[in-house]
Amino acid sequence: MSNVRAQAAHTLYHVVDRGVSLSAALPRYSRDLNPKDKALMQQICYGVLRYLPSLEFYCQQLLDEPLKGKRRVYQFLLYVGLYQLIHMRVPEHAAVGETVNALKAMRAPGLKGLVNAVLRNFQRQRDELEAAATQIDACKYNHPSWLLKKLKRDYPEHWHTIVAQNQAQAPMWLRVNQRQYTCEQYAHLLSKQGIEYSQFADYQDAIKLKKAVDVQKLPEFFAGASSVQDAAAQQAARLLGAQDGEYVLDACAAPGGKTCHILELADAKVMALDCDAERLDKVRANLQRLHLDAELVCAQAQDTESWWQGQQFDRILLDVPCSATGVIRRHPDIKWLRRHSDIDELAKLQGQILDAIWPLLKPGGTLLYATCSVLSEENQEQMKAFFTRHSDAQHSPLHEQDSIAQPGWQLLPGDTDGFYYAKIIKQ
Ligand SMILES: C[S@@+](CC[C@H](N)C(=O)[O-])C[C@H]1O[C@@H](n2cnc3c(N)ncnc32)[C@H](O)[C@@H]1O
Repeated sequence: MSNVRAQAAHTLYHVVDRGVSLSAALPRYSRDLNPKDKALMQQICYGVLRYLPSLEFYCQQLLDEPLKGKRRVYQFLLYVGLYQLIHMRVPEHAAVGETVNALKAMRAPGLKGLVNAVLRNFQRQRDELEAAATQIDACKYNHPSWLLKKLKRDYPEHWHTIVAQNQAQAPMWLRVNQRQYTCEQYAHLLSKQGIEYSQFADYQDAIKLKKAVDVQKLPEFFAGASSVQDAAAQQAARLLGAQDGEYVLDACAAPGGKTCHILELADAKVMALDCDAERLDKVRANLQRLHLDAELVCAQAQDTESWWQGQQFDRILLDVPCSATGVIRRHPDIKWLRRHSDIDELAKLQGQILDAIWPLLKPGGTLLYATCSVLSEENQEQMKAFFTRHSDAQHSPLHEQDSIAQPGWQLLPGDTDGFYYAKIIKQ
């Protein structure tokens, strides 16, 4: 039988040192665990990634030198032990004992003394170490320095709140398939199943659950009655506003959350394009579960000559690849997988996709630009640059009260994920 803490250390090593995403690493390393241990491993991995800089700092202070090379994975086991001591309601002796025991499963019993000593020394020196960590911004806020700098620049008044939200657990939102149920009807089904919710009138198709549940427990989930999607992401289809009979392009579509929502709201003809064939399979599966249909195309969106047949679209959704800095609380690995240099590269790619796709929109048509980023390079600045390059593009307010001068709508992580939307009309 696999050991939870050992498997968590392997997962974290692969995410942080090898650049594997948490969503890919978790299933791989938790395969042989029972459901309870799987949940515990997930909790530990999310937690360590949320608090990585401070855990690294404590180890740096407590070890003569960091564990390197083949021993690197044991450094992550130390983070697992420290995380349990600091942030989990595990009795301290159990946190230390279980972490030391994991070395047996990792075939490194020789390191028992070292792991035990580091964790015990942390317990003894905890107050001083925690006080020292708060003197370093990256450890105090548990974010990479480059990201903190950008958040402070873009949100001089709100960066604290964003950082705090990034450390929190995200709520679970459902999107009710309006072809099958109204929110009220589905909420009733949830109640009958004993699932508690709080409904939000602002978000037309969305229901927030009080506590996350396995989708298997959701009423008629496999019959297509609902989907799991954050309420901010649910704004896309509503803002795009596709009408029956229209030809719509969803240019970065996988795994298809927004494609399906567009089709739930209108009898439109949708082309769902993505450059990742495996991710397109997920679009296919989602369409099937929801009894919807779209044309699926695997291509680079900006490489229009390779896939576009010449018929212009009435509406285009561009949910571009981005830093995902608006969804850090759902994917804490983003803080460590993203690099400062990625932001300029992503902004460049987003600009290229925008420019390549723009001629494919009919005059009078609508393009909705979307990111799950909170960084201005990918959002407001991207839009500003786009409008200077395209004189036939006109910014359209998303809500009646919006000012024309400020293109776009920036949602910050809180009740919903962080998202950005800008609506552009072609003249
Ligand atoms: C933010 S995700 C899209 C999420 C999706 N719209 C949804 O709601 O489920 C961005 C997607 O863009 C795809 N992508 C990245 N670069 C691309 C490119 N050059 N052309 C087309 N798709 C691209 C990625 O594979 C990824 O699936």
